[in-house]
Amino acid sequence: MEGAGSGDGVKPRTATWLDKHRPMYDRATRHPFIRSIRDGAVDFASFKRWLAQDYIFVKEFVPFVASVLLNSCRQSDDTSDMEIILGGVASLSDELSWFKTEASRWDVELTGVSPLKANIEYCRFLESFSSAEIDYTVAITTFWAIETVYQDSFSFCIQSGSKTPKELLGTCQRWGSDEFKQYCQSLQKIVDRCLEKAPIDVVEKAEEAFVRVLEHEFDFWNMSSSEH
Ligand SMILES: Cc1ncc(CN)c(N)n1
Repeated sequence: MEGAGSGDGVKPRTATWLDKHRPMYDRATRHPFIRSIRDGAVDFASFKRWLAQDYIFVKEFVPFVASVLLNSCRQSDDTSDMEIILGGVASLSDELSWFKTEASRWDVELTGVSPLKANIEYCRFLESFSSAEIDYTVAITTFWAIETVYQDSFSFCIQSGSKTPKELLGTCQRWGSDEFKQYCQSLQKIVDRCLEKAPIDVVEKAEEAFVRVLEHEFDFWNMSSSEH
């Protein structure tokens, strides 16, 4: 059986999941660490821990996104997905440079830092996508979810009423910008299109991956705000 379509007045699958898993989604995107940035009370030691740990994560994220790109190239002759994902790969080069610049600004050492438990577990989850057996729909769903949690979290820190410290505005802009939002929306459209055509077992696996991302993101914020 195939999934419900978006062109027939039926809610797109991702919107259904965002409703169904709203408490978990809010836990991931409105975490106390994010709220503390928004209300200006952030502990800078936590921010620095996040910075060093996220650099490690992004280095692992590169092969993950590359595997999604490869998967999309094998998928079809239509190059539109590939072009969007390729844009994501390209922006990771900028992102890694940004981490290095930001780390030196904050006097944060990036080399020789050990990943903390939640980071190790999240990176292990990413690694599990390197297998050629992974369904494109599940991989692209995971990619969309990872990017969207950051987009939603950091845009919350620059929305009206926020008291984000000026030193952190650049960080929040990086993922909270309209440009990044549009990119996430392009990924979401790909995901919904794939889910419409996917058999039910693939839809279930993709939903499971979506929930796993929310859990990992929540744990990642926890790890950043306290040393565990
Ligand atoms: C943990 C985490 N999640 C998402 C992103 C956004 N690429 C990130 N840099 N780090």
